[in-house]
Amino acid sequence: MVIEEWKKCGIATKFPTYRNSKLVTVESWLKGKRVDDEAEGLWRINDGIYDFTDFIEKHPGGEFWIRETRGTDITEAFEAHHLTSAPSKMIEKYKVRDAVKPRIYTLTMHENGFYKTLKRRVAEKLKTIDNSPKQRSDLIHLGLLVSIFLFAIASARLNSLLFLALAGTALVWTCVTAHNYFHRRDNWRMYTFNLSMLNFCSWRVSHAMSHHIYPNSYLDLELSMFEPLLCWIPNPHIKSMMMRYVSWITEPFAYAIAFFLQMATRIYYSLTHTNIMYWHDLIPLTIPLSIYLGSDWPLVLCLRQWLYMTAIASFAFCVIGLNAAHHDPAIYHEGDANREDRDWGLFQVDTIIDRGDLKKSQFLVLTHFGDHALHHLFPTLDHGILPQLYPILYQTLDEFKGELRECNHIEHILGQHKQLLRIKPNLKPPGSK
Ligand code: HEM
Repeated sequence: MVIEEWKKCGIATKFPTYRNSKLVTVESWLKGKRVDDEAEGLWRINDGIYDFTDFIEKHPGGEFWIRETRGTDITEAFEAHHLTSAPSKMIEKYKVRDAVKPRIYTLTMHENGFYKTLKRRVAEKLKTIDNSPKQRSDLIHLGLLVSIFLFAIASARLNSLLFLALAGTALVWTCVTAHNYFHRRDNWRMYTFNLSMLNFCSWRVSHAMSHHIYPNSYLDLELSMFEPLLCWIPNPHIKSMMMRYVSWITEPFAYAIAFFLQMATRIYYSLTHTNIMYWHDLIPLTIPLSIYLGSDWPLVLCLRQWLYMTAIASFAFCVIGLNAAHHDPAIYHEGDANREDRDWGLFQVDTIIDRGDLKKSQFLVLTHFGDHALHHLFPTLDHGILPQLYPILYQTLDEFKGELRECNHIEHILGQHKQLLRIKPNLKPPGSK
Protein backbone atom coordinates (compact mmCIF):
# COMPACT_ATOMS: atom_id res chain seq x y z
CA MET A 1 0.00 0.00 0.00
CA VAL A 2 1.29 3.46 -0.86
CA ILE A 3 1.24 5.86 2.09
CA GLU A 4 0.28 9.41 1.15
CA GLU A 5 3.29 11.67 1.56
CA TRP A 6 1.85 13.71 4.44
CA LYS A 7 1.02 10.54 6.37
CA LYS A 8 4.62 9.32 6.40
CA CYS A 9 5.67 9.07 10.03
CA GLY A 10 9.19 10.21 10.99
CA ILE A 11 9.70 7.40 13.49
CA ALA A 12 7.62 4.48 12.14
CA THR A 13 6.87 2.78 8.86
CA LYS A 14 3.09 3.09 9.35
CA PHE A 15 0.63 5.91 9.84
CA PRO A 16 -0.85 5.03 13.26
CA THR A 17 -4.28 3.39 12.99
CA TYR A 18 -5.63 5.18 16.08
CA ARG A 19 -5.39 8.51 14.24
CA ASN A 20 -8.30 7.36 12.07
CA SER A 21 -10.64 6.77 15.05
CA LYS A 22 -13.63 9.03 15.57
CA LEU A 23 -12.84 9.52 19.25
CA VAL A 24 -9.13 9.67 20.09
CA THR A 25 -8.63 8.17 23.55
CA VAL A 26 -6.10 6.13 25.47
CA GLU A 27 -8.09 3.04 24.49
CA SER A 28 -8.16 3.81 20.78
CA TRP A 29 -4.39 4.46 20.97
CA LEU A 30 -3.75 1.06 22.59
CA LYS A 31 -6.14 -0.69 20.20
CA GLY A 32 -4.45 0.94 17.20
CA LYS A 33 -1.03 -0.01 18.51
CA ARG A 34 -2.15 -3.63 18.85
CA VAL A 35 -3.11 -3.55 15.16
CA ASP A 36 0.06 -1.79 13.99
CA ASP A 37 2.89 -3.14 16.13
CA GLU A 38 3.52 -6.63 14.68
CA ALA A 39 3.65 -8.02 18.23
CA GLU A 40 1.61 -11.12 17.32
CA GLY A 41 -0.83 -10.70 20.22
CA LEU A 42 1.96 -10.90 22.83
CA TRP A 43 4.73 -8.48 23.82
CA ARG A 44 7.46 -7.46 21.42
CA ILE A 45 10.97 -6.33 22.45
CA ASN A 46 13.26 -5.65 19.48
CA ASP A 47 12.81 -8.67 17.18
CA GLY A 48 11.64 -11.10 19.86
CA ILE A 49 8.11 -12.07 20.86
CA TYR A 50 7.61 -12.66 24.59
CA ASP A 51 4.77 -14.01 26.68
CA PHE A 52 4.74 -12.18 30.02
CA THR A 53 1.26 -13.43 31.06
CA ASP A 54 2.67 -15.23 34.12
CA PHE A 55 4.84 -12.25 35.01
CA ILE A 56 2.10 -9.60 35.08
CA GLU A 57 1.36 -10.03 38.78
CA LYS A 58 5.02 -10.47 39.69
CA HIS A 59 6.27 -7.31 37.98
CA PRO A 60 8.05 -5.16 40.63
CA GLY A 61 6.90 -2.01 38.84
CA GLY A 62 3.24 -3.03 39.20
CA GLU A 63 0.78 -5.03 37.10
CA PHE A 64 -0.53 -2.11 35.07
CA TRP A 65 2.51 -1.57 32.85
CA ILE A 66 2.60 -5.09 31.50
CA ARG A 67 -1.10 -5.88 31.51
CA GLU A 68 -2.00 -2.82 29.43
CA THR A 69 0.78 -3.26 26.88
CA ARG A 70 -0.16 -6.79 25.79
CA GLY A 71 -0.11 -7.03 21.99
CA THR A 72 2.28 -4.10 21.53
CA ASP A 73 5.94 -3.37 20.88
CA ILE A 74 7.40 -2.29 24.26
CA THR A 75 11.06 -2.00 23.25
CA GLU A 76 11.60 1.69 24.08
CA ALA A 77 9.31 1.70 27.12
CA PHE A 78 11.15 -1.34 28.49
CA GLU A 79 14.56 0.29 28.04
CA ALA A 80 13.56 3.69 29.44
CA HIS A 81 11.91 2.31 32.59
CA HIS A 82 14.73 0.14 33.88
CA LEU A 83 18.19 1.27 34.89
CA THR A 84 19.44 -2.07 36.21
CA SER A 85 20.45 -4.99 33.98
CA ALA A 86 18.07 -7.40 35.80
CA PRO A 87 15.01 -6.96 33.53
CA SER A 88 17.05 -7.57 30.34
CA LYS A 89 18.39 -10.81 31.82
CA MET A 90 14.94 -11.89 32.99
CA ILE A 91 13.15 -11.59 29.66
CA GLU A 92 14.97 -14.55 28.05
CA LYS A 93 12.90 -17.11 29.90
CA TYR A 94 9.70 -15.55 28.56
CA LYS A 95 10.78 -15.56 24.91
CA VAL A 96 8.43 -17.49 22.64
CA ARG A 97 9.91 -16.95 19.17
CA ASP A 98 11.47 -14.47 16.79
CA ALA A 99 9.01 -11.98 15.31
CA VAL A 100 7.72 -12.76 11.83
CA LYS A 101 7.79 -9.18 10.55
CA PRO A 102 10.30 -6.36 11.05
CA ARG A 103 9.69 -3.67 13.69
CA ILE A 104 7.64 -0.70 12.56
CA TYR A 105 9.60 1.77 14.73
CA THR A 106 12.70 3.21 13.12
CA LEU A 107 14.44 4.82 16.11
CA THR A 108 17.47 2.90 17.37
CA MET A 109 19.04 1.97 20.69
CA HIS A 110 22.46 0.65 19.67
CA GLU A 111 24.79 -0.50 22.47
CA ASN A 112 27.32 2.20 21.59
CA GLY A 113 24.76 4.80 20.58
CA PHE A 114 23.86 7.91 22.59
CA TYR A 115 21.07 6.53 24.77
CA LYS A 116 22.64 3.24 25.85
CA THR A 117 25.98 4.98 26.51
CA LEU A 118 24.26 7.64 28.61
CA LYS A 119 22.18 5.04 30.43
CA ARG A 120 25.26 3.01 31.41
CA ARG A 121 26.92 6.17 32.74
CA VAL A 122 23.81 7.22 34.65
CA ALA A 123 23.41 3.72 36.17
CA GLU A 124 27.03 3.95 37.41
CA LYS A 125 26.57 7.46 38.77
CA LEU A 126 23.43 6.44 40.68
CA LYS A 127 25.63 4.27 42.93
CA THR A 128 27.27 7.35 44.45
CA ILE A 129 24.56 9.96 44.10
CA ASP A 130 23.23 12.09 47.00
CA ASN A 131 19.71 10.74 47.53
CA SER A 132 18.59 13.30 50.11
CA PRO A 133 16.72 15.45 47.53
CA LYS A 134 14.25 12.58 47.16
CA GLN A 135 13.03 13.24 50.71
CA ARG A 136 12.69 16.93 49.86
CA SER A 137 10.48 15.96 46.88
CA ASP A 138 8.32 13.86 49.21
CA LEU A 139 7.99 16.77 51.66
CA ILE A 140 7.10 19.26 48.92
CA HIS A 141 4.45 16.90 47.61
CA LEU A 142 2.97 16.32 51.08
CA GLY A 143 2.96 20.06 51.87
CA LEU A 144 1.10 20.85 48.64
CA LEU A 145 -1.37 18.05 49.18
CA VAL A 146 -2.31 19.29 52.66
CA SER A 147 -2.52 22.88 51.36
CA ILE A 148 -5.23 21.94 48.84
CA PHE A 149 -7.63 20.99 51.61
CA LEU A 150 -6.66 23.80 54.01
CA PHE A 151 -7.01 26.49 51.31
CA ALA A 152 -10.25 24.98 49.99
CA ILE A 153 -11.85 25.00 53.45
CA ALA A 154 -10.51 28.52 54.13
CA SER A 155 -11.97 29.73 50.82
CA ALA A 156 -15.42 28.68 52.00
CA ARG A 157 -15.15 29.72 55.65
CA LEU A 158 -13.83 33.18 54.74
CA ASN A 159 -15.76 33.35 51.45
CA SER A 160 -12.43 34.40 49.96
CA LEU A 161 -11.46 34.53 46.29
CA LEU A 162 -7.81 34.71 47.30
CA PHE A 163 -8.02 31.37 49.10
CA LEU A 164 -9.94 29.92 46.18
CA ALA A 165 -7.07 30.91 43.86
CA LEU A 166 -4.56 29.48 46.34
CA ALA A 167 -6.52 26.23 46.53
CA GLY A 168 -6.54 25.99 42.70
CA THR A 169 -2.80 26.67 42.65
CA ALA A 170 -2.09 24.04 45.30
CA LEU A 171 -4.21 21.61 43.26
CA VAL A 172 -2.31 22.14 40.02
CA TRP A 173 1.09 21.99 41.74
CA THR A 174 0.13 18.79 43.58
CA CYS A 175 -1.00 17.29 40.29
CA VAL A 176 2.23 18.18 38.46
CA THR A 177 4.31 16.96 41.41
CA ALA A 178 2.32 13.71 41.58
CA HIS A 179 3.45 13.12 38.00
CA ASN A 180 6.94 12.60 39.50
CA TYR A 181 5.47 9.50 41.19
CA PHE A 182 3.14 7.82 38.70
CA HIS A 183 6.07 7.08 36.39
CA ARG A 184 7.44 4.62 38.95
CA ARG A 185 6.42 1.45 40.74
CA ASP A 186 2.97 1.70 42.36
CA ASN A 187 2.94 4.02 45.37
CA TRP A 188 0.32 6.00 47.31
CA ARG A 189 1.42 9.40 45.95
CA MET A 190 0.39 8.53 42.38
CA TYR A 191 -3.26 8.55 43.51
CA THR A 192 -3.02 12.26 44.39
CA PHE A 193 -2.72 12.98 40.65
CA ASN A 194 -6.41 12.06 40.42
CA LEU A 195 -7.48 14.97 42.66
CA SER A 196 -7.44 16.99 39.45
CA MET A 197 -10.08 14.79 37.67
CA LEU A 198 -7.30 13.39 35.49
CA ASN A 199 -6.49 9.73 36.08
CA PHE A 200 -2.97 8.40 36.61
CA CYS A 201 -3.71 5.07 34.86
CA SER A 202 -4.95 6.90 31.81
CA TRP A 203 -1.89 9.14 31.97
CA ARG A 204 0.47 6.20 32.31
CA VAL A 205 -0.65 5.44 28.74
CA SER A 206 -1.16 8.90 27.20
CA HIS A 207 1.84 10.45 28.91
CA ALA A 208 4.31 7.73 29.93
CA MET A 209 3.79 5.26 27.06
CA SER A 210 2.74 7.58 24.28
CA HIS A 211 4.09 11.09 24.79
CA HIS A 212 7.32 10.09 26.56
CA ILE A 213 8.26 7.39 24.10
CA TYR A 214 7.18 9.06 20.84
CA PRO A 215 7.15 12.83 21.57
CA ASN A 216 5.91 15.26 18.90
CA SER A 217 5.23 12.44 16.44
CA TYR A 218 1.97 11.07 15.04
CA LEU A 219 2.06 8.58 17.92
CA ASP A 220 2.05 11.27 20.60
CA LEU A 221 -1.41 11.31 22.19
CA GLU A 222 -0.63 14.59 23.90
CA LEU A 223 -0.72 16.15 20.46
CA SER A 224 -3.61 14.29 18.88
CA MET A 225 -5.94 14.63 21.88
CA PHE A 226 -5.95 18.42 21.45
CA GLU A 227 -6.62 18.36 17.71
CA PRO A 228 -8.29 20.11 16.00
CA LEU A 229 -8.70 22.61 18.87
CA LEU A 230 -4.94 23.07 19.19
CA CYS A 231 -2.60 21.62 16.59
CA TRP A 232 1.19 21.75 16.73
CA ILE A 233 2.02 19.46 13.80
CA PRO A 234 3.22 21.69 10.94
CA ASN A 235 1.01 20.05 8.36
CA PRO A 236 -1.86 21.74 6.46
CA HIS A 237 -3.62 18.35 6.05
CA ILE A 238 -4.14 18.25 9.80
CA LYS A 239 -4.06 21.94 10.68
CA SER A 240 -6.67 23.88 8.74
CA MET A 241 -5.98 27.51 7.89
CA MET A 242 -8.79 28.53 10.22
CA MET A 243 -7.57 26.45 13.16
CA ARG A 244 -4.18 28.13 13.03
CA TYR A 245 -5.65 31.45 14.06
CA VAL A 246 -8.87 30.39 15.80
CA SER A 247 -6.82 28.31 18.23
CA TRP A 248 -5.27 31.49 19.62
CA ILE A 249 -8.76 32.65 20.62
CA THR A 250 -10.22 29.33 21.78
CA GLU A 251 -7.06 28.38 23.66
CA PRO A 252 -7.91 29.93 27.08
CA PHE A 253 -11.28 28.21 27.02
CA ALA A 254 -9.68 24.90 26.06
CA TYR A 255 -7.24 25.31 28.96
CA ALA A 256 -10.01 25.93 31.51
CA ILE A 257 -12.09 22.90 30.48
CA ALA A 258 -9.24 20.45 29.83
CA PHE A 259 -9.64 18.58 33.16
CA PHE A 260 -13.43 18.39 32.81
CA LEU A 261 -13.11 17.28 29.21
CA GLN A 262 -10.84 14.37 30.10
CA MET A 263 -13.24 13.19 32.80
CA ALA A 264 -16.27 13.66 30.50
CA THR A 265 -14.58 11.75 27.64
CA ARG A 266 -13.79 8.84 29.94
CA ILE A 267 -17.33 8.72 31.30
CA TYR A 268 -18.77 8.94 27.77
CA TYR A 269 -16.45 6.17 26.53
CA SER A 270 -17.39 3.98 29.52
CA LEU A 271 -21.10 4.41 28.81
CA THR A 272 -20.89 3.88 25.06
CA HIS A 273 -18.00 1.39 24.74
CA THR A 274 -16.24 -0.42 27.61
CA ASN A 275 -15.82 0.74 31.17
CA ILE A 276 -12.54 2.58 31.65
CA MET A 277 -13.37 4.15 34.99
CA TYR A 278 -11.58 3.08 38.18
CA TRP A 279 -12.56 3.36 41.86
CA HIS A 280 -9.89 6.06 42.15
CA ASP A 281 -11.83 8.31 39.77
CA LEU A 282 -13.83 9.15 42.91
CA ILE A 283 -10.80 10.75 44.60
CA PRO A 284 -11.59 14.33 43.43
CA LEU A 285 -14.81 14.17 45.44
CA THR A 286 -12.73 14.35 48.63
CA ILE A 287 -12.31 18.07 47.90
CA PRO A 288 -15.99 19.13 48.01
CA LEU A 289 -16.49 16.69 50.87
CA SER A 290 -13.74 18.35 52.92
CA ILE A 291 -15.21 21.80 52.19
CA TYR A 292 -18.61 20.51 53.32
CA LEU A 293 -17.22 19.06 56.54
CA GLY A 294 -14.92 22.02 57.24
CA SER A 295 -17.43 24.85 56.68
CA ASP A 296 -21.11 25.58 57.16
CA TRP A 297 -21.79 25.83 53.43
CA PRO A 298 -24.57 23.76 51.81
CA LEU A 299 -23.42 20.95 49.55
CA VAL A 300 -24.32 22.76 46.31
CA LEU A 301 -22.01 25.66 47.15
CA CYS A 302 -19.23 23.24 48.12
CA LEU A 303 -19.56 21.55 44.74
CA ARG A 304 -19.50 24.91 42.96
CA GLN A 305 -16.36 25.92 44.86
CA TRP A 306 -14.67 22.66 43.88
CA LEU A 307 -15.55 23.15 40.18
CA TYR A 308 -14.12 26.69 40.25
CA MET A 309 -10.97 25.38 41.90
CA THR A 310 -10.65 22.65 39.29
CA ALA A 311 -11.11 25.16 36.43
CA ILE A 312 -8.30 27.33 37.88
CA ALA A 313 -6.08 24.27 38.21
CA SER A 314 -6.94 23.10 34.69
CA PHE A 315 -6.09 26.49 33.21
CA ALA A 316 -2.80 26.70 35.11
CA PHE A 317 -1.92 23.10 34.24
CA CYS A 318 -2.17 23.87 30.52
CA VAL A 319 -0.26 27.15 30.86
CA ILE A 320 2.52 25.21 32.59
CA GLY A 321 2.36 21.93 30.69
CA LEU A 322 1.79 23.05 27.12
CA ASN A 323 4.49 25.69 27.42
CA ALA A 324 6.98 23.53 29.31
CA ALA A 325 9.29 22.11 26.69
CA HIS A 326 7.94 20.73 23.43
CA HIS A 327 6.43 23.43 21.23
CA ASP A 328 8.49 25.98 19.39
CA PRO A 329 9.27 26.31 15.68
CA ALA A 330 12.90 25.37 16.47
CA ILE A 331 11.82 22.04 17.99
CA TYR A 332 11.40 18.85 15.95
CA HIS A 333 7.76 18.01 15.17
CA GLU A 334 6.31 15.34 12.91
CA GLY A 335 7.06 16.25 9.28
CA ASP A 336 10.33 18.09 10.03
CA ALA A 337 13.60 16.76 8.64
CA ASN A 338 14.99 13.91 10.71
CA ARG A 339 18.39 13.86 12.40
CA GLU A 340 20.71 11.48 10.58
CA ASP A 341 21.50 9.56 13.76
CA ARG A 342 18.19 7.82 14.62
CA ASP A 343 19.10 7.19 18.25
CA TRP A 344 15.99 7.28 20.48
CA GLY A 345 17.67 9.42 23.14
CA LEU A 346 18.86 12.04 20.65
CA PHE A 347 15.34 12.14 19.23
CA GLN A 348 14.05 12.91 22.72
CA VAL A 349 16.49 15.78 23.15
CA ASP A 350 15.58 17.17 19.69
CA THR A 351 11.93 17.38 20.75
CA ILE A 352 12.71 19.47 23.84
CA ILE A 353 13.87 22.92 24.85
CA ASP A 354 14.36 22.83 28.63
CA ARG A 355 13.12 25.62 30.90
CA GLY A 356 16.39 27.11 32.10
CA ASP A 357 14.58 29.48 34.49
CA LEU A 358 13.49 26.56 36.71
CA LYS A 359 16.83 24.86 37.14
CA LYS A 360 17.88 26.46 40.44
CA SER A 361 14.84 25.40 42.45
CA GLN A 362 13.72 21.86 43.22
CA PHE A 363 10.26 23.22 44.08
CA LEU A 364 9.90 24.89 40.66
CA VAL A 365 11.27 21.86 38.82
CA LEU A 366 8.76 19.58 40.55
CA THR A 367 5.78 21.86 40.06
CA HIS A 368 6.55 23.02 36.48
CA PHE A 369 7.75 19.92 34.59
CA GLY A 370 11.36 21.09 34.86
CA ASP A 371 14.55 19.19 33.92
CA HIS A 372 12.38 17.93 31.10
CA ALA A 373 15.00 16.28 28.90
CA LEU A 374 16.53 14.23 31.71
CA HIS A 375 13.06 13.30 32.90
CA HIS A 376 12.12 12.07 29.42
CA LEU A 377 15.26 10.00 29.21
CA PHE A 378 14.95 8.51 32.72
CA PRO A 379 11.29 8.84 33.77
CA THR A 380 11.51 6.63 36.86
CA LEU A 381 14.12 8.83 38.60
CA ASP A 382 12.99 11.37 41.19
CA HIS A 383 13.19 14.91 39.83
CA GLY A 384 15.22 15.86 42.91
CA ILE A 385 18.27 13.87 41.85
CA LEU A 386 18.23 14.81 38.16
CA PRO A 387 20.48 17.91 38.54
CA GLN A 388 23.36 15.65 39.56
CA LEU A 389 23.19 13.96 36.15
CA TYR A 390 23.76 17.08 34.04
CA PRO A 391 27.58 16.74 33.75
CA ILE A 392 27.14 13.23 32.32
CA LEU A 393 24.34 14.36 30.01
CA TYR A 394 26.35 17.29 28.59
CA GLN A 395 29.47 15.16 28.13
CA THR A 396 27.52 12.46 26.28
CA LEU A 397 25.61 14.98 24.17
CA ASP A 398 28.94 16.53 23.11
CA GLU A 399 30.22 13.15 22.00
CA PHE A 400 27.10 12.45 19.89
CA LYS A 401 26.56 15.93 18.42
CA GLY A 402 23.42 16.53 20.47
CA GLU A 403 22.48 19.79 22.12
CA LEU A 404 20.26 20.59 25.09
CA ARG A 405 18.67 23.96 24.45
CA GLU A 406 17.13 26.19 27.13
CA CYS A 407 14.76 29.13 27.32
CA ASN A 408 12.43 30.73 29.86
CA HIS A 409 8.65 30.48 30.23
CA ILE A 410 7.80 33.64 28.28
CA GLU A 411 9.95 32.49 25.37
CA HIS A 412 8.19 29.12 25.50
CA ILE A 413 4.74 30.74 25.48
CA LEU A 414 5.69 32.83 22.43
CA GLY A 415 7.27 29.83 20.72
CA GLN A 416 4.24 27.63 21.40
CA HIS A 417 1.96 30.17 19.74
CA LYS A 418 4.25 30.44 16.73
CA GLN A 419 4.17 26.67 16.52
CA LEU A 420 0.36 26.74 16.42
CA LEU A 421 0.68 28.89 13.30
CA ARG A 422 3.51 26.96 11.64
CA ILE A 423 2.56 24.76 8.68
CA LYS A 424 5.89 24.54 6.88
CA PRO A 425 8.21 21.72 7.95
CA ASN A 426 11.78 22.50 8.99
CA LEU A 427 14.03 21.20 6.24
CA LYS A 428 17.25 21.42 8.24
CA PRO A 429 17.78 18.22 10.25
CA PRO A 430 18.74 18.60 13.94
CA GLY A 431 22.47 18.14 14.41
CA SER A 432 23.37 19.38 10.90
CA LYS A 433 25.82 22.24 10.49
C1 HEM B 1 6.03 -1.89 29.08
C2 HEM B 1 6.99 -2.49 29.71
C3 HEM B 1 7.44 -2.17 31.10
C4 HEM B 1 7.34 -1.01 31.79
C5 HEM B 1 6.72 0.30 31.33
C6 HEM B 1 7.92 -1.23 33.09
C7 HEM B 1 7.96 -0.30 34.10
C8 HEM B 1 8.59 -0.49 35.30
C9 HEM B 1 8.60 0.48 36.36
C10 HEM B 1 7.91 1.83 36.33
C11 HEM B 1 9.35 -0.03 37.35
C12 HEM B 1 9.65 0.64 38.68
C13 HEM B 1 10.89 1.48 38.55
C14 HEM B 1 11.15 2.33 39.78
O1 HEM B 1 10.20 2.68 40.48
O2 HEM B 1 12.33 2.64 39.99
C15 HEM B 1 9.80 -1.32 36.94
C16 HEM B 1 10.61 -2.15 37.68
C17 HEM B 1 11.03 -3.38 37.28
N1 HEM B 1 10.65 -4.04 36.14
FE1 HEM B 1 9.51 -3.30 34.66
N2 HEM B 1 8.40 -2.52 33.14
C18 HEM B 1 8.12 -3.12 31.96
C19 HEM B 1 8.40 -4.40 31.60
C20 HEM B 1 9.17 -5.25 32.35
C21 HEM B 1 9.54 -6.57 31.95
C22 HEM B 1 9.12 -7.21 30.64
C23 HEM B 1 10.34 -7.08 32.95
C24 HEM B 1 11.01 -8.41 33.04
C25 HEM B 1 10.55 -9.53 32.53
C26 HEM B 1 10.44 -6.07 33.99
C27 HEM B 1 11.16 -6.22 35.15
C28 HEM B 1 11.29 -5.25 36.12
C29 HEM B 1 12.13 -5.38 37.29
C30 HEM B 1 13.02 -6.55 37.65
C31 HEM B 1 11.96 -4.20 38.01
C32 HEM B 1 12.64 -3.85 39.35
C33 HEM B 1 13.61 -2.71 39.19
C34 HEM B 1 14.73 -2.97 38.21
O3 HEM B 1 15.40 -3.99 38.34
O4 HEM B 1 14.94 -2.12 37.31
N3 HEM B 1 9.72 -4.98 33.58
N4 HEM B 1 9.33 -1.58 35.69
